Amino acid sequence: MSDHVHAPAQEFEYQAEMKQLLHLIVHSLYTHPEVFLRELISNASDALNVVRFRQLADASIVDRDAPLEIRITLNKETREFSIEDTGVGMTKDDLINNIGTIARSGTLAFLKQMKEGQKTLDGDLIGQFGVGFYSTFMVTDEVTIETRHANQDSVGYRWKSLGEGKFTIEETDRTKRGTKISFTLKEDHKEFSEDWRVKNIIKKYSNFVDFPVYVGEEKVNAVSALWQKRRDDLKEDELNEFYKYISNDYQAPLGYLHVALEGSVNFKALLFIPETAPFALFSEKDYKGLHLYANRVLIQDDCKDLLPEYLRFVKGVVDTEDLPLNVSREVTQNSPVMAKINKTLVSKLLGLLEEWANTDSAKYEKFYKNFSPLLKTGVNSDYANRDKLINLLRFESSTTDKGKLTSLKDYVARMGSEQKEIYYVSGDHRDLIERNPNLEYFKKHNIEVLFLIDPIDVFVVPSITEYEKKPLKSIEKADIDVKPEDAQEAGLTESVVKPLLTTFKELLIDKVEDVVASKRLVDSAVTLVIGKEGMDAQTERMMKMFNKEYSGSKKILEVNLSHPLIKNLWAIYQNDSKSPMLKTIAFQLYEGALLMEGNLPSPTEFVARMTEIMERATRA
Ligand SMILES: Nc1ncnc2c1ncn2[C@@H]1O[C@H](COP(=O)(O)OP(=O)(O)OP(=O)(O)O)[C@@H](O)[C@H]1O
Repeated sequence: MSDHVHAPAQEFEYQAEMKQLLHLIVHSLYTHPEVFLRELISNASDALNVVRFRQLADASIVDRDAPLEIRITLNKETREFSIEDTGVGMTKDDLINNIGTIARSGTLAFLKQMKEGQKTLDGDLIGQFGVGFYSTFMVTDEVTIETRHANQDSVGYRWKSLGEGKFTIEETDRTKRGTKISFTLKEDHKEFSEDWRVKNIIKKYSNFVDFPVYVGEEKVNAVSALWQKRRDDLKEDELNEFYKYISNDYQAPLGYLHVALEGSVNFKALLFIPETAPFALFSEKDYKGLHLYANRVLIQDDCKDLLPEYLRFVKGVVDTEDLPLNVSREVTQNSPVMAKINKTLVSKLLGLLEEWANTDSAKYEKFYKNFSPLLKTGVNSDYANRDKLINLLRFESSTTDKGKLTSLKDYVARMGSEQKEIYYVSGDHRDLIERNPNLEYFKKHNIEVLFLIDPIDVFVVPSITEYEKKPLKSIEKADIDVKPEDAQEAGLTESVVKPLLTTFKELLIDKVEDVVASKRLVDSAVTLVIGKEGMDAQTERMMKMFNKEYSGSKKILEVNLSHPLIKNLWAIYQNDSKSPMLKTIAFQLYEGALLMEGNLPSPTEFVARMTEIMERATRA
């Protein structure tokens, strides 16, 4: 082969986006250049995993018996650095398509934003944004990749790039399977040609790579399947480092769970709950599933069938003896083994959260703040665990301090003997809820009301019809169980003022379903409540967000008959039942109530009417 004459190197150009990305990486953003090493080792390890998997079924791959390993060679004098793996290698198409394009959409936009905000991007974030290989250009001006793919009919290639917009590819005589990446370090990064420095970085970032990593002749990493250890033998340091390795997180996890099950299904799992939510917690396509091993061989590095979506923030590995190694994704999806593992993991994870909630509320609140929006979606999707999930819910309430949370269980324990229902009210934030007139009665009578502040709450809580046999009710509904307000005694009675209420109803006929005397108001003159079938104010607002045409359902206007303003209006009515003032005030009260709940579409008429009323009031 060596006398084979190769065609001259072909030149290619990076995509426009890629050029900008490279520029950002090299010139501005990263503060920890050492992560390039982690990225290269991680790519080598991915390539080795692919080979290990293929070896099982395919006897014809190149160098079938070559040891699966990563070798790093350094030269302090010449500042040369190389890393070689016996992984799957790359074809010409791989070189063009995988190196030279941005893996994840949104990466460039994100990095630009960081730059505009004059922020430096901690190197630790690189993994999350998939610019892995290119981090090499932080420490060198020119990179060479020599590679040969594992397919028997493959040929060797050399890829070279100065990282400025172009790369070249040419055929080579390489016969070995795998990939070698080499470059000369820039003068100010020559530290990465020092043995001790490189070894330290590997121990820090890549200790858990599944294949031996050699620097010179010395194997540097631990290569242990941590999840196979007994729980008592697991050390915190190891667990933290392992978590960082599999998750690309830079912080230690908030907690972990080790599961070893023997019986009808055998598996071991090591799962972690992160300390903080990732950048893309809610964007469905970006999340990574668990790593699935069959008998210690990684068969999927992104297995989404092991946990339900509402637990997708959990990171970790599952290793089972009960799946065949050559299992396809379709088979895993429908396998009873997977279903059993899934069920066990969910139950253990919810158990762990329950334990935190009961014994370490600070930890649980930290978890809850970050991940509860996802967890809550489980209430309506995982019926088997619905009760457990409901017990994990937490809310602020009218009796908690701002920012402090309570469970439904504790709420029920505090309920007075006369109280038959659990009350809640929703709103964008606590201050707005505290001003809701519908709360007045409950405050006066010291009846606790849960505050639904997270936007997702209104999709979850109304679906919980009762808890410990106590119905859950929105205080904005017309049919709640309130006693007539004591203060009402001193006011007018409904039968007497009926004609005034009827007049209001006729005036507001297009806007409200009914006008009735209120049993719940203390200080405010009016409030809007929802009929039995209606949605509460927060849900309506969400509906409007999703559907611009949606105009909302009509509400019931409740009037406080002991309020001085209503008494004055009754006097005006008795004097002149056609007084134009009645109409002005009826509209003003109605729109004022809309304003209070954050649902007044336009303030123009409201303000015009207010000016008119003030003008009359100030007339000499
Ligand atoms: N040593 C290698 N052996 C085989 N293929 C490789 C190797 N290094 C890189 N590649 C190929 O190049 C691609 C791009 O690598 P890069 O590090 O830029 O991103 P990534 O690994 O896909 O994403 P991330 O860094 O987020 O894990 C890889 O997905 C892989 O297909």
